[in-house]
Amino acid sequence: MGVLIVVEGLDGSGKRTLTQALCAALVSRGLTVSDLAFPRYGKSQPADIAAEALRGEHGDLFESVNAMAALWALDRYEAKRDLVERIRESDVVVLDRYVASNAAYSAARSHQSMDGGLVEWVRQLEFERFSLPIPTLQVYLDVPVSVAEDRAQYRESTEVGRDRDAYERDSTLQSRTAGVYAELARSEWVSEWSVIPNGVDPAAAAEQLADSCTQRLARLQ
Ligand SMILES: Nc1ncnc2c1ncn2[C@@H]1O[C@H](COP(=O)(O)OP(=O)(O)OP(=O)(O)O)[C@@H](O)[C@H]1O
Ligand SMILES: Cc1cn([C@H]2C[C@H](O)[C@@H](COP(=O)(O)O)O2)c(=O)[nH]c1=O
Repeated sequence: MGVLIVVEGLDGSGKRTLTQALCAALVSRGLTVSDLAFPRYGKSQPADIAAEALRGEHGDLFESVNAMAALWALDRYEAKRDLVERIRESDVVVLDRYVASNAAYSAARSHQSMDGGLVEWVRQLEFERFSLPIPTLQVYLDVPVSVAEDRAQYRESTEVGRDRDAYERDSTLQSRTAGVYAELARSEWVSEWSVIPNGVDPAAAAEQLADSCTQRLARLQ
């Protein structure tokens, strides 16, 4: 039975980079590691429909915060069996985005703080109704909105198929999302959180997190 580590943050904050560095650091410690990114584009109809809605398809689907959030949640519900199996079979499972993404973006889209109702709706839907696994640790990359936006823009110009979507182009949404993420981390929403401040080298952050995983695994035995 392994530990479940989730990497969270704004679009372009460096989640994929940290996830990859963390997996490499864990493997170099001799641990078995499995990683997965949400949304599971190309593998999940709900995820693909939500992504299409972000690009203007499917009528007024995009307008409904709850409908979009339900689609992202259904992607995870479909992945539940696979996820549970990965946790059973690996020492560490690392996720690039998970339920907190839905909580942060949905609340921010509705101009709510974490107490406004949507965060709790997401928690009940995903952790109670769907019984998705609770993360051992949620890692928040606390990167300023302008830095994350610059990175997302750079990636758009250098990677094919990485055009920014409606959320990524909306600076004020990104800013409000950062605010909700900060609240979630401060209140240790659902489980323990660790905040990585801006400027920390991803490789150094990954080494620290890998040490923490090793200690947690030792405590589980
Ligand atoms: N700590 C860092 N310092 C400088 N550049 C970085 C850092 N982390 C990531 N980057 C660069 O920023 C860009 C976005 O990084 P990455 O793809 O890891 O972000 P992401 O959070 O996974 O993005 P998205 O959610 O939009 O998929 C990439 O070009 C990456 O090389
Ligand atoms: C998983 C998930 C994502 N979102 C948001 C976050 C992004 O702005 C978009 C698409 O995700 P990507 O990582 O940029 O591909 O959707 C969300 O609101 N809820 C979620 O559960």
